Amino acid sequence: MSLSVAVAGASGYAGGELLRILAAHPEFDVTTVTAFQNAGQRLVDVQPHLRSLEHLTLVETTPETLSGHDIVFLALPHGKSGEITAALDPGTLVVDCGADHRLESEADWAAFYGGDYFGAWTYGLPELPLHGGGHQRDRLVGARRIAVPGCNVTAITLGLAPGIRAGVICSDDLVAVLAVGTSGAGKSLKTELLFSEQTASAAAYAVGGTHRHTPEIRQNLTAAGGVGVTVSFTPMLVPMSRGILATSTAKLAPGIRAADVRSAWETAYATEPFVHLLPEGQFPRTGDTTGANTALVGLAVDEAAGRVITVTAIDNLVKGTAGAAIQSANIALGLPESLGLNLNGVAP
Ligand SMILES: NC(=O)C1=CN([C@@H]2O[C@H](COP(=O)(O)OP(=O)(O)OC[C@H]3O[C@@H](n4cnc5c(N)ncnc54)[C@H](OP(=O)(O)O)[C@@H]3O)[C@@H](O)[C@H]2O)C=CC1
Ligand SMILES: CC(=O)N[C@@H](CCC(=O)OP(=O)(O)O)C(=O)O
Repeated sequence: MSLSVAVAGASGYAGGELLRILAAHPEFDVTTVTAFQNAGQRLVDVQPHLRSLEHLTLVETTPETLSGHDIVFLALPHGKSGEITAALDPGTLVVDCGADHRLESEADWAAFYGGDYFGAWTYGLPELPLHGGGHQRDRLVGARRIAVPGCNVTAITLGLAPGIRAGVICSDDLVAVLAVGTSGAGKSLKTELLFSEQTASAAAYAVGGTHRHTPEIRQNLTAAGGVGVTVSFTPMLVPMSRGILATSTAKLAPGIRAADVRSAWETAYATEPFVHLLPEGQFPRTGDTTGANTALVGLAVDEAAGRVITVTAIDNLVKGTAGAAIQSANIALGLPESLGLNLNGVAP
């Protein structure tokens, strides 16, 4: 089987990472790459690390250029995919890395994004443990429209969801602080992203419940069984190009002893190929996930504070975007879930 693939937003960071992984996927053949300002350029002139795709030229992002493929991956700015996908064949597998189809609540969309609301698609976080049993992967089988999670959301959700599903932590007082790399902001010219501004400095942003990922985290943790989910989430830009390190904490549920906590995460992730609970006393480094589709989770109980602490590391461009997109596409198409995806990262 060789399925034809189009990647929209191929000149950006997420599009580039999709292409790096897709180029080595045994069942997928990238035939179309699209861009906006860079349309007309050779792909390899804009993404010089993608030598194996030097035969491709970037074309405009339109329903016409994206039609006629088995699979379309979209890596466009928020608000740009809704209109385009409405025009694509319902039988085509469309995987959107943007936020346009993530939120089930139109009110949340209006409050945190604004503009036209195009409705929620099947959510592309296969390992999300669901209330009542099973994982989100069960819902992805056969899907033809998939919304890939936000990268910060993936890190926080994977850290907290097992404890919420098992009832060992409370869902009403969740706190997460994240160190995030600059590539999460896209390939854009912003003063705070200049090397001289951020290379020896760290700064919080979207402080005070304003980050647009807040309702998406709430949505996931509610699906895991949380009731009255409240999450305070603060991202911090740090001098690294890739990676997210999320420290997410929750109150121990009443009557739960420290010794009862760990088994919730062990059970949820026991057979996962990409999400790993680290041994007691070990905590992840972002560098150990670079280039890999893995999430590494460390867990501790602070008995004095009555809180559970999880530390989750991902590569924002792999498990946080492109890897999750391709993993979800594999599941939707009935292919082996890990096909074409890296378990190993690069080091140092
Ligand atoms: N970076 C990350 O870590 C993550 C990104 N995502 C999501 O992936 C999507 C892409 O992000 P990212 O790659 O970082 O962003 P980039 O800014 O790096 O890339 C944006 C892409 O979209 C194209 N584009 C820009 N403006 C328009 C427009 N008006 N209409 C159509 N295409 C346009 C650009 O083309 P051109 O270069 O030709 O202008 C480019 O190909 C976003 O929705 C983002 O939220 C999701 C999770 C993590
Ligand atoms: C450093 C930085 O700005 N990071 C971005 C990451 C967002 C992301 O990539 O996810 P989306 O797909 O929802 O945009 C942020 O925190 O907003």
